[in-house]
Amino acid sequence: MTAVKSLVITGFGINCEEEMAAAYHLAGATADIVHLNEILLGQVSIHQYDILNFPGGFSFGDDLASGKVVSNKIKFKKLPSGKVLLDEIKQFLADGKYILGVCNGFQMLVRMGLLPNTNSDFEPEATLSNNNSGKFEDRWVYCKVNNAAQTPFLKGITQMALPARHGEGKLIFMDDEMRAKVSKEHLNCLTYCTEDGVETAAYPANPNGADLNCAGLTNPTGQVLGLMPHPEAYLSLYNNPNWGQIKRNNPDITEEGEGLKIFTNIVEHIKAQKLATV
Ligand SMILES: NC(=O)CC[C@H](N)C(=O)O
Repeated sequence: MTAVKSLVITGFGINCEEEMAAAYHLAGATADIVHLNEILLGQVSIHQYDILNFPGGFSFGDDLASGKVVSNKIKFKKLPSGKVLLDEIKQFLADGKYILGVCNGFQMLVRMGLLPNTNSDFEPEATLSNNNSGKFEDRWVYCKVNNAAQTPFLKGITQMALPARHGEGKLIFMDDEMRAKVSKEHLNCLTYCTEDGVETAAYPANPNGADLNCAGLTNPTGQVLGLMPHPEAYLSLYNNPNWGQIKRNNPDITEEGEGLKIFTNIVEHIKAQKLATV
């Protein structure tokens, strides 16, 4: 009754679906990895699930722009019902459910208009472009949580080290007004920072030069979280190349990776919601 069910989308070059599913298993949820076509053909309904997940990867080889083709399929390809998947996703959110996108998945959510979605009209309000460095950045970064951000995914987290691996991570808001609105409403829920937790625009701590030093966004209701770094790739302390040093400095540290908390947070949150309604 209170089992939390997550749906992890794959296909077309998405390549982080197994890690994403492993994260949900460790967090105590079920995870079904489903090809996007199964959903577009009406064989699987997103409404059977509590959390919809868009993992990272290179969908359609980043052709046109990263995440662009998948987001267009979701916006424009007709399901057998005659609706488009974005209509179903709007219903999914109206039902109080949750969506997570990581890296290529974050890029899809931005291009679908799910993030930041300040006006709740699902019109794209930002885009992603090539990293300022002009190259693919593949290394660990630090990001800090905006304490004023309202999303259960980030509850109790202040800062995380996470792996980043992307070429198009530079988030750019539509205009100054949008940038100010996102900032004022604390939708820039994660920002790149130094190891000491100081937000920074400076390379390399900020790997891409994103507006507002943004590493992740949430929507105004907090139901949608998207981030460029990969929490599903930091499920165990031993994923961190500095684990030896970390353990020496803090011998009692948990052996969980800092990324796992995002998954346990949302699974526990949904479990509590389900218990409250039985
Ligand atoms: N790891 C990823 O999901 C990469 C996203 C995208 N292919 C990029 O390079 O920007």
